Amino acid sequence: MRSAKDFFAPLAVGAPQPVREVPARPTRMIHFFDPSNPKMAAKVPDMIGTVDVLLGNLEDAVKADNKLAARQGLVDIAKATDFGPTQLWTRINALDSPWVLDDLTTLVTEIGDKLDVIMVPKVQGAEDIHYIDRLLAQLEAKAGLTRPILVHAILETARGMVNVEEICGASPRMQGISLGPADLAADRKMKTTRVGGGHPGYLVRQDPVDGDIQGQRSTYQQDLWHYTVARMVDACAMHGIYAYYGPFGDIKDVVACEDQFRNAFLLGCVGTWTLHPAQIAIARKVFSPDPADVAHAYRVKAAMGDGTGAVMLDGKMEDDASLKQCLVMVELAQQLGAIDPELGEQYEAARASVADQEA
Ligand SMILES: CC(=O)SCCNC(=O)CCNC(=O)[C@H](O)C(C)(C)COP(=O)(O)OP(=O)(O)OC[C@H]1O[C@@H](n2cnc3c(N)ncnc32)[C@H](O)[C@@H]1OP(=O)(O)O
Ligand SMILES: O=CC(=O)O
Ligand SMILES: [Mg+2]
Repeated sequence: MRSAKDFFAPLAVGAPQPVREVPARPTRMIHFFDPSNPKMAAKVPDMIGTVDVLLGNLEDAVKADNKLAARQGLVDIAKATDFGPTQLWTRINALDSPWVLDDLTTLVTEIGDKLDVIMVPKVQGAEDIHYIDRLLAQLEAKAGLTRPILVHAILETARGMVNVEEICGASPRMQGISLGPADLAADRKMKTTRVGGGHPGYLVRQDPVDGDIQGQRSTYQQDLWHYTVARMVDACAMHGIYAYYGPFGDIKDVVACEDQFRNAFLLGCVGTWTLHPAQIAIARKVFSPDPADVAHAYRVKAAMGDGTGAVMLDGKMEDDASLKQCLVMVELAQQLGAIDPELGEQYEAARASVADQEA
């Protein structure tokens, strides 16, 4: 572990100054595409402005024979495209794979000025982030970059899970963490074969009525990912970085997808992965606060005056702590309103309606 005074020092001569705070840019949906797939790649220009993040995926889901084509495809797309308000991320191959070194050297030196964040799969501990951190600093210096590339880890091994706090705090480059439920399930030897989402077998059952064990008893399906997401959110919040749900593989089940995304949003995640165009609108809906909730947050803010003490609003107690909850909502609405004109109008209407009532 570096000492506190060295933590923000560049790790290579000529590398850019590390950031002290992760930029608060909306990242509701990290949209995956395979740069070696011509149909998907052709859609990238039209997706700019419709998603917060476009991620050129080089790892799992890209066939081994296409790894080099995917890397080169991403370079070509990045060079030819103005991404405007949309961030460009990539997911590199795993650190023990034969491709990762060339992924990093090629991408940083060729398109490092376009890349906002590098997603690193199967991170096991702080040592993986330290390796990436130093290598990126060397490559940034070589490429003459003036802005550091940030790092995002996927939480998808049991060891990574146990080390999640140290991973989050391993470098000022750490932007956030995503849940990787497929690899994590395999690594933990969980007995689900689904990519994220629930399982009908994971449930609690109502007590027997009149001792009749075989009688009619309601069951309630539980969230397999609750513990993992909650722990990830705490680790991220502790280190001032962002938490994300990952993939939801049942593309056709848009209803359960929305539920899984909302659970993550309510627990503190700021976004999710979208694997298919059908999931983009769901992520936008779920990870943008409801204007009614934003209006309520503005009402509490107005009612709380200087922010201290307790008041009654609609029969409910509000105080310093509930005001802080409301400020989370207001701040998010302001950030999203600034990049999404339609939402901006709805949130402004929410704010104005409260201001009118107060006047
Ligand atoms: C566990 C993990 O690691 S998850 C992360 C890794 N996985 C991924 O990145 C998967 C990304 N997504 C995909 O590969 C694809 O969406 C699949 C394989 C799931 C489904 O693909 P398809 O069978 O082509 O789906 P479908 O026929 O519904 O596609 C409709 C259109 O959307 C396009 N499309 C599908 N996925 C995407 C995408 N992620 N981005 C842009 N366009 C897409 C298709 O090319 C197709 O285009 P067309 O109308 O011009 O023919
Ligand atoms: O990479 C994602 C996962 O779920 O595995
Ligand atoms: Mg994975």
